[in-house]
Amino acid sequence: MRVVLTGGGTGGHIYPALAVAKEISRQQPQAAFLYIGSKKGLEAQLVPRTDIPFQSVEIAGLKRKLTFDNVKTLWKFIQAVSLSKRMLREFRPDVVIGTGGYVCGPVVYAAARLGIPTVIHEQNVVPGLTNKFLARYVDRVAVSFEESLSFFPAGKTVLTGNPRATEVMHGDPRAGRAFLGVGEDKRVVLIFGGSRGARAINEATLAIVPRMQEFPRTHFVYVTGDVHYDSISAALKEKGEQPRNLSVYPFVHNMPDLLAAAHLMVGRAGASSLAELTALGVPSILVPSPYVTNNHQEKNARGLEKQGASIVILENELSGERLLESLSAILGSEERWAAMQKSSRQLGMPDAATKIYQVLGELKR
Ligand SMILES: CC(=O)N[C@H]1[C@@H](OP(=O)(O)OP(=O)(O)OC[C@H]2O[C@@H](n3ccc(=O)[nH]c3=O)[C@H](O)[C@@H]2O)O[C@H](CO)[C@@H](O)[C@@H]1O
Repeated sequence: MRVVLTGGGTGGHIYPALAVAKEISRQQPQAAFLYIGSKKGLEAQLVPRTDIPFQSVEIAGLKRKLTFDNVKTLWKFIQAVSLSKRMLREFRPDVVIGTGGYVCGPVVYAAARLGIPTVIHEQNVVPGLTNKFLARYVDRVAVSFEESLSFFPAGKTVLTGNPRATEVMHGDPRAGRAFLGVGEDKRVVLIFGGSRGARAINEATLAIVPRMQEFPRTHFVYVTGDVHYDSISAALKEKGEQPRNLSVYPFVHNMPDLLAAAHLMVGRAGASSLAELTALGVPSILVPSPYVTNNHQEKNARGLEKQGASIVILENELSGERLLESLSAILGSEERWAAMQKSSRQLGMPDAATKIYQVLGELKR
């Protein structure tokens, strides 16, 4: 099978595409891939770390308001469609899979015009602009939540879950612990603000650093996000000696292993992160980003909270104190943690990638 993957901007769109590629490779070791992304997106850094070739098209996001910028965006879109067509004719894929983000638009649209079978995957409950636009041209829409089915044409939409859920099931907790240098006697608390880091979570975490030694059985893994790393490192230096039970990283590339080793996660409520947590049954403290379309992260987070899998703290209520309180509530009670773990796992859809693979099998050229 020859497969073109496209999707980008943030990790929440890129990792699901890579997870589908992993599943296809597991089922068909001879499969060939090409990833088409944008040079400006995180995909330009993440995809070259895999063995999937990467090509780029230039594209910009549509503004929701009518502006002159949108005329330029439209022009870029037309150019990107024509470049995508050239790339697709050359690669001759059997299927094109889009996982959201602006760059998907021209690539999937071009594929549909060329008569190449197309599938898009939506990670969030409320679909993004690009997937809404593409829905009418594609052969299949795979969604992560039942509530999303109503946003897409009934005949071609399937509930699959998020393929990252399947990928993290292959994570190796021992490899995760070995990477951190942490033994089985310590509980790992993983703190990260989505794929780009989040200032509010970083500030609250910084505030609790001096109190971390109050949790001697716990190891804190603090992933700041690439752009925040230097300022956080400087702030930590200013605080003096760093607690022994804390490791700090700008970004981690082995999240499946770390999540498999995690006792608790503190972070944003991006859809891919939540699919990962629930597949593994990891309890969480979620601070949904208020800066996303339709406040969709709060909707994602409330779903987990309702089932008892998470504690939700809104960003405007977040402080070091509040974070510490929630951490103590979970880390201080085995029963509470076990109940959250069970609820989290009940929400998981660990066979998502396999379901998407089945969808690919139904497509005819
Ligand atoms: C600000 C913004 O627009 N956020 C959106 C974006 O988030 P974002 O990309 O932050 O969201 P997600 O939490 O969904 O995904 C992050 C992904 O990056 C991985 N990861 C993260 C940090 C790290 O150091 N290493 C690493 O591998 C996580 O394991 C996960 O697979 O896409 C999501 C899925 O469409 C949306 O739900 C989010 O609302």
